[in-house]
This record gives sequence, C-alpha cells and structure tokens, in this order.
Amino acid sequence: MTILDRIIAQKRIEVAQRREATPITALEQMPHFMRHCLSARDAVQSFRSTGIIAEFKRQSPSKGIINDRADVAETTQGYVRSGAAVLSILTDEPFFGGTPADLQAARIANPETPILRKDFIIDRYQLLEAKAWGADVVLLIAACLTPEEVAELSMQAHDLSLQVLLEVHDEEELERSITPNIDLVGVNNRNLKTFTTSIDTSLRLVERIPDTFAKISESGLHDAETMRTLFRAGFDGFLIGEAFMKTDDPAQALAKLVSEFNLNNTLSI
Ligand SMILES: O=P(O)(O)OC[C@@H](O)[C@@H](O)c1c[nH]c2ccccc12
Repeated sequence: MTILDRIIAQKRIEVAQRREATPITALEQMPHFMRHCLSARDAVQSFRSTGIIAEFKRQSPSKGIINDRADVAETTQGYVRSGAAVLSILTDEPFFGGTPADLQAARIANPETPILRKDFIIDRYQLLEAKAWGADVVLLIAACLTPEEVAELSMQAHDLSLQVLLEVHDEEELERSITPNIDLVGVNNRNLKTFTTSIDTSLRLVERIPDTFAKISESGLHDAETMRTLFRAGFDGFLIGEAFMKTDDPAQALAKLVSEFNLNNTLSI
C-alpha cells in the first residue's frame, strides 16, 4: 500500500463524517459560498506575474514537521506582499496538518488573491466545502482518480465556478486524464513511492501538455536557476511550499527567490 492509498482510504472516512456533520444545505449558506471566484489561471499567466503559487504547509508525510509556528494569516499576507500570484492552502489534517480554518483565515486575510484548496478530492461534497470556505481553485490528483472521475469532478467544479488544477506524475496519467474542464495542469516532481523529487519529470512532460492549459511545475523547487530552466521549457507557474515554510520568515524567502529570478531573467535577455 502506497502513502497515497493510505491517504485516500482515510479521506473516504473523513468525507463521510463531514457530510454527516455539515449537510450541503449548511455549506450553501456559508458566507463565501456565493462569492465570485478569482482566476488562478489568469493570475499565473498574466504578463507581470511571478508565477509562484505559494503553499502554506505545516508538515508532510515525507518531511514530518516543516513549520509548526507560522500563523496562516500573517504568512499568507507576507507571501502576497512578496509577489505570490496564487496561494495554496492545505486542508488535509491527518497527513499535512492543515485545516478548513486555515483556508478560511487565508481567504479573509487575502481578499484579492486566488486560493487553491490543496487536498485529496474524491467527492463532489469536497468541492462544495472548497467553495464554502472561500477557495477559487481545487486540486484533482490523477493518480487517485479514474478518467471518468476527473471529467465528472472538473465539470462539477466549473459548475460552482471553481477552477481546476489537474496534477499528474507521468505520461500515462496526463494522457488519460486531460479533459476540457481543466484550467491548469501541474506536473508533480515528487515520486510518491520514493519521495524523491526531480525536475526531469517536469521537463519530460511539458511538451505533452496542450497550450490551452496553464502549466505548473510542482514540488522540490527552491532556486531561481531551476525556475528559469522550467520557465524556458514552457512552464507558467511554480508550486512551492517547503523552501519557504522551513525558514523563520517564509515571506522573506519568497521575496528573495523572486528578486533572484527577476535578476537572472533580466540578465539573460
Ligand atoms: O513543499 P514543496 O516540495 O515545495 O511542494 C509543494 C507542493 O507541490 C506539494 O506540497 C504537493 C504537490 N502535490 C500535492 C498533493 C497533495 C499534498 C501536497 C502536494
């Protein structure tokens, strides 16, 4: 059994419990439910964007505790001030230490920045939660969904005006999962079996992603040189968590990366 299998088994139990505790009608009455969603895709693709999707991540199965001190409102506001195009907020508690309250706090603190609900989505109920908590975009992980489920969930997400980031690890997942109701395609550089990261995965897959989607490279990124390589290969965006969260000042770490990336880009033109 892989870690992903364990997470999904746990997630099925969690979704059943949540559905009992909070019926759909209650989600629909929450203040953010009727909110107009922001476009994560435009935010990463716009001309002046840094392309950075900055993640609030307390812990992970591969790294254990990364940061158990950071305050979500303060950290995410710092990320935005430092140039994050989009925020990614983990809401999985058992494995990543995130909570629904984190997402709601990030929403209130950053009314003008698109927010990704980072979780393991297997059921329409979780899309309704994402909407109710104030998310603009949801993650669908190809490795744990059939092509039919990806198609169905992405259509349901669009019905709620949520955008969709489809995450793939290899050619096979990419080819079987692509459907029109996807906005961004993310290539995860982390091998979920070994936990090692390699940007070769991104560089290999980028040419196979149709240009109709924004292209995001995910995981294991921490330096401007690598971002520049990925940018030149065709990526619009970079999903980065640990490199920021492991420092005492995540926003400052982001600002430093942005200035190095810009400097390198200017010099190379
Ligand atoms: O912390 P990193 O190595 O910068 O990675 C961020 C992000 O890509 C990673 O957290 C992630 C990618 N896909 C996921 C799916 C679920 C949970 C987490 C993830």
